[in-house]
Amino acid sequence: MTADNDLAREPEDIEPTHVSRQRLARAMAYLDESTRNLFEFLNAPRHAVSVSFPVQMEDGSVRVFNGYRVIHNRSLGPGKGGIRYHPDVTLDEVRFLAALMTWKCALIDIPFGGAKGGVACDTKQLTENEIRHITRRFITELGDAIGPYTDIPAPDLYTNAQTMAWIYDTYDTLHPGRNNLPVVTGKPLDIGGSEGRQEATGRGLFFAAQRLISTNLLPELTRLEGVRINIQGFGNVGSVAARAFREAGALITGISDTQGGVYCSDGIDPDVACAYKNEHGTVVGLPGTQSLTNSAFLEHACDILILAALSNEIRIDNAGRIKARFIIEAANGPITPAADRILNGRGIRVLPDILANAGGVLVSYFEWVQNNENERWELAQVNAKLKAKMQNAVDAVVNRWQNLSTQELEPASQGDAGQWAESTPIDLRTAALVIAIERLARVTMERGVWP
Ligand SMILES: NC(=O)C1=CN([C@@H]2O[C@H](COP(=O)(O)OP(=O)(O)OC[C@H]3O[C@@H](n4cnc5c(N)ncnc54)[C@H](OP(=O)(O)O)[C@@H]3O)[C@@H](O)[C@H]2O)C=CC1
Ligand SMILES: O=C(O)CCC(=O)C(=O)O
Repeated sequence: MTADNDLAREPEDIEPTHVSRQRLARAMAYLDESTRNLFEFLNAPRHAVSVSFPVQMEDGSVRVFNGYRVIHNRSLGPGKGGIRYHPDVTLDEVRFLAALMTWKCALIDIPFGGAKGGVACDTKQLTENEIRHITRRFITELGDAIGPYTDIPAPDLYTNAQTMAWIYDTYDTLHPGRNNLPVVTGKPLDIGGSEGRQEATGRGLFFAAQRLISTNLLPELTRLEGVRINIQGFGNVGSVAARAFREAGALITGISDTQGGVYCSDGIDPDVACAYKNEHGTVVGLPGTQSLTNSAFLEHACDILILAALSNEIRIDNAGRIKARFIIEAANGPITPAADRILNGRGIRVLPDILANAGGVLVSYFEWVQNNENERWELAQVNAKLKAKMQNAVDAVVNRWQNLSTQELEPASQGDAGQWAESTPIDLRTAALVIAIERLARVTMERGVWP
């Protein structure tokens, strides 16, 4: 077993499929043998589609784009998960993100499996027309890989309600004569979108953090009033979370985007910051703040650090310098497994992605139900359900974490996962995964394995 001090000197394997496997294996050490026998099935993606398609650009040139859609598992129901547009999108990354969706939906207990999609492109270098053409062509190429009862996309990084409207329109044009609204969620309100979906991820993580703090699991953090919060990523999720925490009395001391971070010990007004970002395209330069590089921003002292940007932001090389007391993973996979160990060893608790950001897919499920039932729910109703579900999920994870902390481990069958688990105190991520895997394994067996 490697000592934590030695970890920072080792090259870190952050290949997405290895990370998925490692996390699953760690949780398996806490599960019984019949569940462990399903390891390969639970790890492997069920279905992956890769497409390449040409698009005519505004200047008359033709560019080829690569896109992907992966269903990781659909034992609990149709595949569900966002579509992201980012230059670094790869099939392996999409597979990793699809698996996270499986665990997220199982944990929050909604009847969906896990899926994810993406197109490798830089929306900042594209016009709105070009993004629309890419979206329509991508959805056309996917054909019946998506559908209202098979696989249902939603927004993610650099996609939004407008993108979802184009997805719906393209799919509906190709499949006329039926109610296609449930084929995609996160749509504009006028086209079957749900009240509260746009804010759901940021609001959901606020409800989760509030509940966790009330359990006294974070001894030095017992209330939100006056707590200093830094937020990496000031997009949809980051800006909504900033408003929610500020309304609860916390100080938003730092925010960041791709251009860098800004800090103010007296607190930043999220509304002022949003207006500034809309005008200038970045938070950098916000009056009354001090500018920081992106790496210095992550390492700046605060009580709560919210990671609302990309994967692999806290790694083996910077985990030892993080000064936050509590970290919330709004993004998917922002902390690598080796960084997890270092943070765990330093007593810094992490609210894991599959719990922290589950509010988004939860309200997507509400939207899907409304579309199927031809209903429209009030915002207050959506938010009450969101709050209750997030609180229940936090309670379940904390209870399981407490029980597992005293559980004797069975000998592990997968690599060094058991060894790893024995030498590292159980974390909230593993407790959340254990609940999700148990649920999925139970349903898989109840459905019956084919001969
Ligand atoms: N939207 C949703 O419902 C859900 C989103 N998530 C996850 O939350 C995260 C954020 O999503 P969302 O808010 O929707 O995305 P957005 O596209 O709305 O915003 C992304 C934000 O992250 C910033 N960013 C990107 N790269 C970096 C970087 N290297 N350093 C600092 N900031 C950076 C962007 O900066 P800039 O503005 O300069 O481009 C932008 O402010 C993603 O990881 C996503 O997977 C998870 C669950 C649901
Ligand atoms: O709303 C959804 O269906 C999925 C959102 C998503 O992609 C995620 O939770 O990472």
